[in-house]
Amino acid sequence: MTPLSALDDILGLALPHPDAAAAEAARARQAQLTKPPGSLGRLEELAAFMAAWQGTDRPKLDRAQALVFAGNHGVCAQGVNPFPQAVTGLMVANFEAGGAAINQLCRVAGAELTVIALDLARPTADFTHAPAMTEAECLAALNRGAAAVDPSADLLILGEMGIGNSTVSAALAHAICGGAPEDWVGRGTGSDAEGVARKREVVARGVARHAGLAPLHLLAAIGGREQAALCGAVLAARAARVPVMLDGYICTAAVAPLHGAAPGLLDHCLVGHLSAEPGHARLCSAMGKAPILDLGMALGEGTGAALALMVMRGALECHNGMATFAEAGISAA
Ligand SMILES: Cc1cc2ncn([C@H]3O[C@H](COP(=O)(O)O)[C@@H](O)[C@H]3O)c2cc1C
Ligand SMILES: O=C(O)c1cccnc1
Repeated sequence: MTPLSALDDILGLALPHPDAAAAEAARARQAQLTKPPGSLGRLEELAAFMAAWQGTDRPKLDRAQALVFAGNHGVCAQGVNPFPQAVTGLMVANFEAGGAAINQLCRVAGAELTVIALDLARPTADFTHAPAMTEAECLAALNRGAAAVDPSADLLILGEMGIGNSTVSAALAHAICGGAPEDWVGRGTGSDAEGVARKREVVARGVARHAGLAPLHLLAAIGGREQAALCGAVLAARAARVPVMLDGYICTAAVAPLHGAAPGLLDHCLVGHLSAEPGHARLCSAMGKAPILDLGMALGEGTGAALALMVMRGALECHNGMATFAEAGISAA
């Protein structure tokens, strides 16, 4: 994707649409496979989804790319995060050393992991006092996210790391979807009742400060660099017809500004799992997404998306490898 020079240019991007004929051909194949119709449930829909975006009735998953973006947030000054901000950089080192949950899950799921640390020494501004990023800063991170996408990947797995970003996510979700701060604020990495109350107050104050901005400008005013990079990656994947597996609450909230700007921008995105963070269910239903897994996880890093990749592998192995009734000599009559 050519680098963007203004956030509003996102609205004018000429982006590809799903191939309805390929999806229909994939569904027709599903109907002939040696199983009762519909018995593979969601797996059948996942195969048709991949067919639609890859433009073939035989979608493949030879190459899964996983990108984890990391950023630091000025709103941490409000005492909204149980862990210190330095943990963002320490976890990036842990990702690079192979010691985090996402490393194990990418290995077992067969995804190639790249971690991109975005200016960790320079946190965004505290969004309760000022816009978190200027438009130029937001675009720089967005363009970096876009440039990281391999256009030849068969599926893109997305994740994030950024101490304080459960507060950023709640504020983005609240600003874009409405409701009340308590609908969107949860415990994050383990805030107690007092911490959750403080997060609610911070979210209410921050969102009030930036009220009236259009969704893409809320990304700059409230979001951080990893949120902007995630938006860029989603757009670049769309331009290359690469389907996307989002992770949990933080990832879904990061791309909510794209949904707010034009809901169809996320048609090529699946949500890998339902986070235990309570705002995620509400956010997914507001965005018309049905998470694939529900394992009580609330880690981030792309861990739920990497697990959902294994489900997707199962879906495509069945779709491509099963015999049809005719091939197996079984009469459906
Ligand atoms: C050791 C550790 C590893 C993590 N991996 C992901 N997160 C997750 O927790 C953070 C958001 O929660 P909050 O808003 O409460 O800071 C994000 O970095 C997210 O990816 C982690 C958090 C910690 C502490
Ligand atoms: O669902 C998530 O992405 C999440 C929730 C809490 C903390 N970190 C990540």
